[in-house]
Amino acid sequence: MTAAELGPEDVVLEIGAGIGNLTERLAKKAKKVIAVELDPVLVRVLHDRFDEVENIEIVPGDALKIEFPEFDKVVSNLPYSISSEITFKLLRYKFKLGILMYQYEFAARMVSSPNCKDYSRLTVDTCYFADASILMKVPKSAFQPVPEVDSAVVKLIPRPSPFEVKDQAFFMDFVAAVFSQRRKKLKNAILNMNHVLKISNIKEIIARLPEDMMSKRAENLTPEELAKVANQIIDLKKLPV
Ligand SMILES: C[S@@+](CC[C@H](N)C(=O)[O-])C[C@H]1O[C@@H](n2cnc3c(N)ncnc32)[C@H](O)[C@@H]1O
Repeated sequence: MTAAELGPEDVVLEIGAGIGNLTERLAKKAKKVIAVELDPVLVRVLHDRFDEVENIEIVPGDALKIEFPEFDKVVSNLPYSISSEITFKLLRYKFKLGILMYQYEFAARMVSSPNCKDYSRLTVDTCYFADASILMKVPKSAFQPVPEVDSAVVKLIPRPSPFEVKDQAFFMDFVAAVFSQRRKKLKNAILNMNHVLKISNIKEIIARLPEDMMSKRAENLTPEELAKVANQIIDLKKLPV
């Protein structure tokens, strides 16, 4: 929690407040804590515990479905089943810092590098939206009862993309498509996934893309190189064939 460097101006969002142990510690440092919790039984526990505490707002509901009020920082021991969806939902909001606990394998994929086994669609999408780093690995033995998986605390700092992306929706679809065929050369991955990408003159476009990129696999290309290919496809789609 110290990594969040909370001060009296901070409005903190907590996803999945549970019985409120973290919530209570956050509220001692921050201006306000917005505690979101899905389970109605736990929501009742939170109300019993915090209704007299002025700077805790309890928001019952599914964090994937509700609109979040404005917040500066997000600090959460996330429900792991929604890690991906909730992270990319959060990254659509404007905030300064996230300190988030994930399953270790998920965190490792967020911060990986090209040519590594964990380098994936998640790495590229994360890199597009934020700087991410693992602050510490938390072994399963740190929890009671002992869960099946290790965890990791990740620091997320949202920022503008460090590389140009001409069409965000297409870039995201492109990255998903080529990583679904990560062992294939890029040109084959694009061809195989064109039922998703729906590029009408795909063969002509591939013929015009640089061969050195097309003969590599998605897992060997940096996020910037992948963005460059996606941008070139967007440009070539506009040209008469
Ligand atoms: C890993 S526990 C964290 C509990 C508590 N924050 C702690 O640190 O001990 C995750 C919490 O998220 C809640 N949760 C699960 N799915 C949720 C969702 N979609 N929206 C909001 N809360 C959710 C669960 O009910 C549970 O209380």
